[in-house]
Amino acid sequence: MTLPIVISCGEPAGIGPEVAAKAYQVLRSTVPMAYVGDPRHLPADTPVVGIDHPSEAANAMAQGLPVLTYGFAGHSTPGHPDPKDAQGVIDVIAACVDWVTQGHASAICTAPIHKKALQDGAQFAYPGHTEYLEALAGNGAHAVMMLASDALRVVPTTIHIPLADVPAALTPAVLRDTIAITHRDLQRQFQINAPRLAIAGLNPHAGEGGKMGRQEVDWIADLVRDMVAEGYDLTGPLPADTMFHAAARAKYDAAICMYHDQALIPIKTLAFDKGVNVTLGLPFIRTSPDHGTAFDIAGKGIADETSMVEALKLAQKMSKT
Ligand SMILES: NC(=O)c1ccc[n+]([C@@H]2O[C@H](COP(=O)([O-])OP(=O)(O)OC[C@H]3O[C@@H](n4cnc5c(N)ncnc54)[C@H](O)[C@@H]3O)[C@@H](O)[C@H]2O)c1
Ligand SMILES: N[C@H](C(=O)O)[C@H](O)COP(=O)(O)O
Repeated sequence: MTLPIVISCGEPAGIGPEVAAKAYQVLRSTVPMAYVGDPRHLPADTPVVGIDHPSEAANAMAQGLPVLTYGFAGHSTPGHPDPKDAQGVIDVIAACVDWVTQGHASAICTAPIHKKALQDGAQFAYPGHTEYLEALAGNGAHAVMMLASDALRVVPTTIHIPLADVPAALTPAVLRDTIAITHRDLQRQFQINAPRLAIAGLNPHAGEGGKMGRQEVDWIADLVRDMVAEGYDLTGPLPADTMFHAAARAKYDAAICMYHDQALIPIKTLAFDKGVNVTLGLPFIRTSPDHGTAFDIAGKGIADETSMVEALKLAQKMSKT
């Protein structure tokens, strides 16, 4: 039996359902999938096949997008989330994790959520999928966010926290774990036998020898040195402003960054249309497009599905390794 990728619907007021429906049209003959959510949220012209279990998805693909129906309580409209839908968005993600951990799906691909809508509507306790999936995985999992494209892979060590909180959250233990998990999962899931990782500094010019910040001289350089001695292929701490041009990118397989925007600005500048968000460190495969809910274009039929297509293709590739 061919296991499908389960697609969590994400925020119904956003472009997630639209890019899922468009991705189905692109991949219908190559990537078995099942959309989990309320079929009311899909574009009206989507060919939908209701199924009761993921095992029915592969055979249904030729007729239409297989849908595991989850009825939503609210009435979101494009660009306008209904707080009554927030709990459904959260529950669908959990249902997808259940399908994949029980062996009924090969991977999860998450359509974008609107974090504030979930926090306002359902007191969602997590700032994003990554942290929620880590909690659902349990067993001390450390979820690591990676955004990947042909041009660049980036890993933010701290994720969805205010910039003012980064220095305290950025500890040697967290950075060590992030490096080790990235190294391991690039080997296991991306077939890179000896991953080369570039470690960014936190401060301008990687601290300029302690004149512009002390984290680099106080502990980041020591940690890098220790891990190199253990066999990791690391360079850094590097000045972040000069580590993303083409010649610099050719020297590493992934950039370990210190905070969210240090990592995500370069990849979304280079490859917004094709970037994929992958969560490393989980006992199951999770990918996602690199864009958000795009309320400004929701319901207009103009959302570009390329990132969703790439996310589904990468999930399929990872599930075959
Ligand atoms: N995986 C996720 O769940 C995820 C990822 C990123 C952002 N978000 C959330 O999405 C919400 C909105 O975030 P944002 O406004 O910063 O970013 P966004 O990606 O939603 O939109 C940024 C800009 O890019 C455009 N855009 C985005 N995706 C597009 C597509 N597929 N085709 C054409 N144009 C597209 C939008 O119209 C907008 O102008 C926030 O709540 C954010 O936290 C969720
Ligand atoms: N930080 C991600 C981005 O900007 O693309 C986005 O918020 C998604 O994060 P989760 O996958 O944790 O929801």
